[in-house]
Amino acid sequence: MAESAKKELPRKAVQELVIDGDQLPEKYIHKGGDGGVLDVPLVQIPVVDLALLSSFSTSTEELQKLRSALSSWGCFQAINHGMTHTFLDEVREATKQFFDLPMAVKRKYSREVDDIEGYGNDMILSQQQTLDWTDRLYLTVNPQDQRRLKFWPESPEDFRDILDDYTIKLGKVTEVVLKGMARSLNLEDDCFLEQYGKRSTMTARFNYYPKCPRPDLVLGVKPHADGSGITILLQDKEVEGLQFQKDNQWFKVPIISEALLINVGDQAEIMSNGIFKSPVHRVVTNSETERISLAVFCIPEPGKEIGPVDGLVNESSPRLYKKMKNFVDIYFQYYQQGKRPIDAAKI
Ligand SMILES: O=C(O)CCC(=O)C(=O)O
Ligand SMILES: [Fe+2]
Repeated sequence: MAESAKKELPRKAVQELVIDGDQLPEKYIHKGGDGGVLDVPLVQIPVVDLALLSSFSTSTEELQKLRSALSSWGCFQAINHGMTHTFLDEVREATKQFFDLPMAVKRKYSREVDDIEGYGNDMILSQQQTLDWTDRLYLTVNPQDQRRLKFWPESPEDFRDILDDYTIKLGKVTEVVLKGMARSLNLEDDCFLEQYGKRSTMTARFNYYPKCPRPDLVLGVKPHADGSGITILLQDKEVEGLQFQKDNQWFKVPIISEALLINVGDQAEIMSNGIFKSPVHRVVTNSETERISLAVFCIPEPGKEIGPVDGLVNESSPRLYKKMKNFVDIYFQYYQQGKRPIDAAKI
């Protein structure tokens, strides 16, 4: 098959709509008033010091904070994660420089039909779908032999090295967090890591949200919970946009530029038998300025069974979730039908 035939029918990147000054296309508009509301209360997401979670210097107070954050909000701001502020800025800068490249250059990394990997925007799954106001670059990082380098930008020049370096460091962060999560529940340190398996997946999603003429009608990302075990998000340094839902109300997340925002995904909710919550979140757009973010999804090995850890299931806390395999596949089927994927795992 000719290379061009494999590509999806040409559709403008959101960035192009803005550059060309197009009218806001209908398919981005949320009818029924469920577009973005920018003016929602700010919530102080708990801040957890990762240096105090590592095995040598575990602080009971910090473990308690972690447990409470993950069972109420389902997320926390991680500080002391071992990366300098300068390095995080380099990651942000590489992201920004990629999206600043001419469209023709970015298109070399375009995703193909029915494939999520590469540069592009929402996959069209149904005609009724309302599209997200965002362009993305989606890359598998681990296991290393699954990397598809044809999608990895060669410009900016240091992009690949920075991503490699960043995700090696996030591997360590993941280990500290998963062990801390286990310890905070009085479980064996490795119980979540064992479920992750030796060939766990790490995928990186670089998000670019152009300025939007009608933030009240459009969303950067529709409400969703992540299908990961945990997600590690590097937020834009200056521009807010992320909101979490709690008790049917939306709250905006403040920016702490040196922190990583870590949230529970559906698979950690399942493994913790519902103690940790996989929060519903969304992104609103902004008429004044663009926004970038980088979400890294840390996902248990596909094909390996995950389920509530034995130590959490007993007579007074019955098992709430089934054992599951290949949750990410189920995730997309459910998401496509507008349902919450975690419902597939509920008993
Ligand atoms: O851009 C953000 O702040 C969050 C993005 C997000 O939720 C995702 O990529 O799953
Ligand atoms: Fe998300």
